[in-house]
Amino acid sequence: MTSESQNDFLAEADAANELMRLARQIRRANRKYHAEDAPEISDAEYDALVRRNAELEAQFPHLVRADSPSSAVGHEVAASPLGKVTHEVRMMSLDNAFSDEEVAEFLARVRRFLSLPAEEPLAVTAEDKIDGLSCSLRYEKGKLVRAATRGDGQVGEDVTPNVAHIADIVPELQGEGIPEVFEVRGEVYMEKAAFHALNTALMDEARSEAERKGEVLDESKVRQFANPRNAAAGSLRQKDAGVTARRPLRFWAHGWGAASAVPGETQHEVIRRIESWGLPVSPQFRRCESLEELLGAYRAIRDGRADLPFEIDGVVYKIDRLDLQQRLGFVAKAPRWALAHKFPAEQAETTLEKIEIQVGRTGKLTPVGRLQPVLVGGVTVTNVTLHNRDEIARLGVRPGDRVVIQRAGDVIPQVVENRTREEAREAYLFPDHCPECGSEAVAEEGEVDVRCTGGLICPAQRTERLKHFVSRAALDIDGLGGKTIDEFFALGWLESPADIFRLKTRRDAILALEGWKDKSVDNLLAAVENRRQPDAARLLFGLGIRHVGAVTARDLMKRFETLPALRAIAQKAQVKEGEEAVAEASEAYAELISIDGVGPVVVKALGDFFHEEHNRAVWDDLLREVAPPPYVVESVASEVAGKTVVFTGKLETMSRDEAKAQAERLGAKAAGSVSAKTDLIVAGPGAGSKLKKAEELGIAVINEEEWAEIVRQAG
Ligand SMILES: NC(=O)c1ccc[n+]([C@@H]2O[C@H](COP(=O)([O-])OP(=O)(O)OC[C@H]3O[C@@H](n4cnc5c(N)ncnc54)[C@H](O)[C@@H]3O)[C@@H](O)[C@H]2O)c1
Ligand SMILES: [Zn+2]
Repeated sequence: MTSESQNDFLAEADAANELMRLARQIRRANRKYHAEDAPEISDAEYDALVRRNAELEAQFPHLVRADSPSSAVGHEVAASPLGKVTHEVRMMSLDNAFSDEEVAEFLARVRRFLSLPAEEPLAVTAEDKIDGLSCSLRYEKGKLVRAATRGDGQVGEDVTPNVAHIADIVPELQGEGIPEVFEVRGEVYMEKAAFHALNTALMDEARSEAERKGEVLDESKVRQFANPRNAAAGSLRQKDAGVTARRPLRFWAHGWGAASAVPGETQHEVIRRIESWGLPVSPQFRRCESLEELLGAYRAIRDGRADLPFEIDGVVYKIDRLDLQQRLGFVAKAPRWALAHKFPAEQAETTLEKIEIQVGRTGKLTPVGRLQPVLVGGVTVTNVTLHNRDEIARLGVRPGDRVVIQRAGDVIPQVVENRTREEAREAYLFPDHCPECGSEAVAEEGEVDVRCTGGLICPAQRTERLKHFVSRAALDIDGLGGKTIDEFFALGWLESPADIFRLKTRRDAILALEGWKDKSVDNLLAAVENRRQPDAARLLFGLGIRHVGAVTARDLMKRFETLPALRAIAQKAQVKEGEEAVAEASEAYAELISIDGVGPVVVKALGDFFHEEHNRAVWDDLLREVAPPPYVVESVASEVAGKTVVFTGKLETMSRDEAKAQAERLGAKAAGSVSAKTDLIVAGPGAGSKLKKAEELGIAVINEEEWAEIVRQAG
């Protein structure tokens, strides 16, 4: 290969890789956004991914993937509990433009396509692009017979009972020239005030529910909507239309689908006709004769945006004459005759007052920027997310800096620029210790997130760790559930795992708590006593050492038999900063690595764990309370040994991972999908297509309780 073609080859390989990554990322974002109404990334980030994908596809047309995101609309509705509706006429997306030049280019493209000379008029409609979800309303003989969401454009969800509760959607059209069949298409949306009220109500509900149960509310776990669009979608796409009825949704029409006759020759005429039948349309809908007029309409709509009671994110242009629309047709997933001219993200400059570090339940350190409050597009912003250590370094932000922040239809804004980056001041030092517990905080190689290594002693992580410790896959202590742990923790009774074994000294105090009786306390204490000689591998797994999962824990114990033996070797093998070569040459290191399934990452994680004084203290304390017998490899005699099990639906007492670990422990194989090879299905509430398939194939189905029984019997 010549060096040039080699470069091309590399460029191509990189591009193919990137396209693959983009396809995955975009698909995930679509699912989160369209199917789950809970986006994980901002619209601006999403749009950037889509643009990058389009760029690469244009540069390497032969690398365009069969599953290219550029030809997909929305997201398929496979997992929806609602009925499916196949659209007679596909529901589309819209092409985007972000600048005046791109709008001019759009008109030029249309003219070229139609061979329309410059002097010939080309009328275009303009209206606000409202941030809701599209909905198709099928009227037959003027009566509403079916309402459907867009879904993937071909198949949407049936929301007929739901839209009955939207006052803007009339059950019967009134007026002149109503065709036999006519599908009105438009947007279901929620006004800003209603959106905020809904989020507040969801939080209040969760709070009173928690109070009723005597729990402490973890606000970060309450499901709220990120923006009005997601709120509208989440409210409409409800199995129980009664929920939709309680959410104030609105609708306006902006197009149509299948029609036995189209009442007009232009977009403008038909939209006005739909309006005359009793359905709302955008108050700003208008027709423009030139590019200048079009851009004028854009600016007027943009400047009036903050005063509107609902969110809009751009202006939609459509070629007015329907015969021209017909000739222009469609590309991939959008009509050639329409364009969404998006507003730039809303930005403002302010001072970053300080950077605070929050420690999550998994120990992740997340930096949050506290701002001098500033108005961005009508909303006061006081916090920005700074994501992680790398992002802070990339932006070069330090407390006191002037920063430009941006909101793009999302609740949490971001920093897009640092205006005082060049000023001579020291760079911000990301903490190397956890602000909650003082333990060392480190980022693993190849990872951006910095985590607290405090584990069992870190208050931010402690209750989660304790819950893990008693969970079924670990020590499996019956009667010590998540709520009890939270409660005992709040009372200061459970600081570390060893405290669980000292609960017997608190018998009277537990009995004095609401909901406890002699028998339940006795049961709990008996369950704890029952674990005085726990399985060493489960104990090791229960400690929650990073990268030491249930399987690794067993592999380690198989080799070393006792926990002190494991600790001794792990400490000997410890890789010290800058001494990798020495450590890796050591016998202890070689011995660990020689175990199937144990690699450098595990060796390092073990070394790091024992390096921390507080972990050693927790460990010693625990081993004073419990005495795991030397580990022996048990021969599995469970009734599911050698079988393939599939878990489906919601599991109530354990996580999916835990269930899989149990299956594995019993010598069974946990599979993700049902096939003729499946021996057993464990189905919880909400099990759908997998359960159906299992029934068709005549595979045995049991519930979670029955599964738990099998696990119990296997010991
Ligand atoms: N944050 C995320 O993770 C994420 C993920 C997926 C999509 N998104 C957002 O969704 C957008 C893509 O979604 P999309 O495919 O629905 O495209 P789109 O929202 O950009 O445009 C198409 C939709 O606009 C709506 N619309 C509103 N007013 C209209 C009008 N007057 N005329 C015609 N249509 C009108 C219609 O419902 C139509 O389906 C992205 O640009 C991004 O902003 C975000
Ligand atoms: Zn910590």
